[in-house]
Amino acid sequence: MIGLSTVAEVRAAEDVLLARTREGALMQRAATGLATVCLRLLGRAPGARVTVLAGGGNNGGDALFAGARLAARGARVTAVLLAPDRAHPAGLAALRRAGGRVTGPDGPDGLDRADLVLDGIVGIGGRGGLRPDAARLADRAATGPGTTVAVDVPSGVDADTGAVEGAAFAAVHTVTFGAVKPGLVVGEGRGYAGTVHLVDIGLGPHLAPARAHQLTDDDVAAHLQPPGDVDDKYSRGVVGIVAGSATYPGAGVLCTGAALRTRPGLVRYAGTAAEGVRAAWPEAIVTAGRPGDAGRVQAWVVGPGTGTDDDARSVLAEVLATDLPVVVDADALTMAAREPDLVRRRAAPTVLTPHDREFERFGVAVGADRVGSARRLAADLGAVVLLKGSATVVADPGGTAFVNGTGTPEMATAGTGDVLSGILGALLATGTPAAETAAAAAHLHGRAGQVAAETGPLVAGDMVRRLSETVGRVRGTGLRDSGV
Ligand SMILES: NC(=O)C1=CN([C@@H]2O[C@H](COP(=O)(O)OP(=O)(O)OC[C@H]3O[C@@H](n4cnc5c(N)ncnc54)[C@H](OP(=O)(O)O)[C@@H]3O)[C@@H](O)[C@H]2O)[C@@H](O)CC1
Ligand SMILES: [K+]
Repeated sequence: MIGLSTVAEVRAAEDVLLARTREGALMQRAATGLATVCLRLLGRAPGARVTVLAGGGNNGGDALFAGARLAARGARVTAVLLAPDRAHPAGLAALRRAGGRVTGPDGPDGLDRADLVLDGIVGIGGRGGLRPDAARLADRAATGPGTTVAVDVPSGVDADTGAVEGAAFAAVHTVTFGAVKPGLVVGEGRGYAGTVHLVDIGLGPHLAPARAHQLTDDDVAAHLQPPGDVDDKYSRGVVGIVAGSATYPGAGVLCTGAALRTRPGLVRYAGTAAEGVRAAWPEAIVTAGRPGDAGRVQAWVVGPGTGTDDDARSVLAEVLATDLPVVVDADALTMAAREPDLVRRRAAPTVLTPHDREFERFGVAVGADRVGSARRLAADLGAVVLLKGSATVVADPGGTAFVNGTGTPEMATAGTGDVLSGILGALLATGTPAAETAAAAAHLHGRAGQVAAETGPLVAGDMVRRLSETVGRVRGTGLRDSGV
C-alpha cells in the first residue's frame, strides 16, 4: 500500500528530521534523487539542454542544486529565476560554479530548444493559482520540446487536494520527496503530475500513519486468492444481484457476468431481467422473484438499471433491511438520496458508488477536493463512498481513504459501472472490510479496462470477457503498477 501524506504531515516529519540532520542535508538528498531521475530521462548529460524554472523558495533550491549536478555532468543548464532577489543563495552559487547560466523571467530561457525543463517554481509552499510570470513560463514549457519534470509537486497544483486554480505546470514526470502527496494522484492534479517518482529522503520513520492510500497489484492480489482444497461453492461467500429490467436486461447481464468472472463461487440473481441473465449466464442461480426468493447470500448488489419506480424502491428497502453488506449503485443511489435514512439506519456495511452527478443528489457538489467530499458524505451517511472518476476515491466513515491508480480513459463508456458493481459485490461477499474491498474492486476494474483496451476501443462486455485473465495477471503481478 502506498501512503499518501498531506502537506501538514510532511512538514511535521520534516521538522523532526531537520532538527536531527546537518543544515542543507535534506535538500541535498532531494536534489540528488531529482538529478538521478533527470539523468535517466535524458539518457546522456553532455550537450543536453536543460532549463530550470526556479522560484524564491526551497522548491527552487532543490531545482537549482539538481541543475548544478546536471551542469557538472556536462549539460547546458539555464536557470530562470522568478524572484531573482530571493533565489536560494547556496543553490544559485552551486549552479554558477558548475557553469550554469542564469537569467530573469523575461530573459533568454531556452525553453524553445530544451531537452528537459525542471519546474522548481513552487512546491508544497504554494498558494492559489500560478502568478502571471510563472503561468506564462509553465505554458511555454508545456508547448515546447522539452520533457517536463516537476519538482516535488507540479507548480499550481494543490498538493493536498489536486485542485488547480488557473494555470499549473503540466509535467510528464513528477519527482516527489519523502512521501507521495494526495494531489499528485487525484483530481485535476493527477493529469498534471504524469508519472510519479518517489525519492526517499529519510522522512518515513517520522511520518504520521497515512489516512489515505493507493493500493498496488500485490495488495489487490490478497483479495483474489484462488480457492483452497477445503473450499466449496458456498464457503467463499455468495453474492446476490438485483440489476436490469425486463426491457433493459443489459445491466443485469453485465453485473452478473462481472461477479461470476471475479469469483466464480456462486452468484444469485433476483429481478425482472431474469430471462436475459439466465440466457447469458447459465452458471448463475436466477429467480424472477424478489431478493427474499433468491436463497442465502453474503452480500447484495442493488440498483444498476432497475429503474426508480415503487417496485424498485420496495426491493431496495428490502435489501437495505438485511444485515448483509450492500452495494448501492446507479438507480438505487437516486432512491437512497431521496431517503438517506434507509442507509443511515443500517448496521452492516453499505457501499455507495456515485459518479459526480449521482453524488450531487445527496445535497452537495463534489467540488475540487474529491477525497474531502467523499469523506464528508461517508461520515454523514455512515457508509463507504466510492466516488467514481478518472481516479476513483473510496472513503469510509472514519476518514480512511483510498485513491485508485488503475484504469484508462477508454472506460468512459456505457455499462462499465455495472461491471464495477458486479466485481465489488463478489469481493464484498467474502466478508473483508468494506472500504479496502471497494478500493480493491476499483483497482481490479481499472486493470480489466486496461487489459480490454490493449487491442483497441472497448465496450463493457470486453471487460467482463477479459476479467478472468485480469484476475490471473493481477495475482501474478504481471501488470505494472501505474502512477507511483
Ligand atoms: N523543508 C526542507 O528542508 C525541505 C524542503 N524541500 C523542498 O522545499 C519545498 C517547500 O519549500 P518552501 O516551504 O520554501 O516553499 P515553496 O514550495 O518553495 O514555495 C514558496 C515560494 O513559492 C512562491 N509562491 C507561492 N505561491 C505561488 C504561486 N501561486 N505562484 C508563484 N509563486 C508562488 C513564494 O513566493 P512569496 O509568496 O514568498 O512571494 C515562495 O517564493 C518542498 O516542496 C520541497 O521541494 C526539499 O528540499 C526537502 C527538504
Ligand atoms: K514544483
